[in-house]
Amino acid sequence: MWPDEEDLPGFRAALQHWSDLCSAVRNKALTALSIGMPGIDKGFFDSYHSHQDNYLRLLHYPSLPWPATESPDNTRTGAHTDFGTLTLLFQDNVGGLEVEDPKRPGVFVPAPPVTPSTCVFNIGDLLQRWSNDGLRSTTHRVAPPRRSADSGPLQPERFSLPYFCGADAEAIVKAIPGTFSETNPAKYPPISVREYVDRHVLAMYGAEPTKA
Ligand SMILES: O=C(O)CCC(=O)C(=O)O
Ligand SMILES: [Fe+2]
Repeated sequence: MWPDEEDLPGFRAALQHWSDLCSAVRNKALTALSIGMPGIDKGFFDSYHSHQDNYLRLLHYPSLPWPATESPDNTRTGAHTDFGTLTLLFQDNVGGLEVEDPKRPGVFVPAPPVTPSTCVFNIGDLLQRWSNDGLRSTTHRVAPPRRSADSGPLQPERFSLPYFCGADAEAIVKAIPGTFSETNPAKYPPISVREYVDRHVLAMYGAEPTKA
């Protein structure tokens, strides 16, 4: 469903173009990941991503008063992992994105914008399962930006564009050969993408825990 062309001239064409560019990057990333992982051929991930099941989210965090107190609960987006294969995340220059240090649970470090055309490449839950935890689905959140002496009474608005790349719903995700052994067994049972996504969405609405 698109807004009328006369209400937002060029919007649909620009987004379509953007989404095509992201899809091309996603295809290259899947090939690069296949080449980099042990025991699979170059087309491995392509065969689980034939449907282009991706979606682009246009996020706007409005300008609000600064939180009255410093607290980790003051997030603009709470800590979470992305549940697809990978996410390409584009952010403006306001800052606030933070990733959890995998070696220090609960410690978040800033992932500041580098240049306007830089993209943050986030591993998602499915890739973590395929790689048997070799690649970690990054826990991340959006905190209020750093406040300085010349900040006004409001925190600046933030825009970001995450492009979420999912896998084919009927695909079965299990640890790929070469990521497990007798001494390092597969950590997760095989699961279909549909079931994993359904469970995750239910968990988001409070039905049951996220990770199987
Ligand atoms: O706004 C951001 O930079 C992060 C958004 C995000 O993590 C998400 O939508 O999953
Ligand atoms: Fe996210």
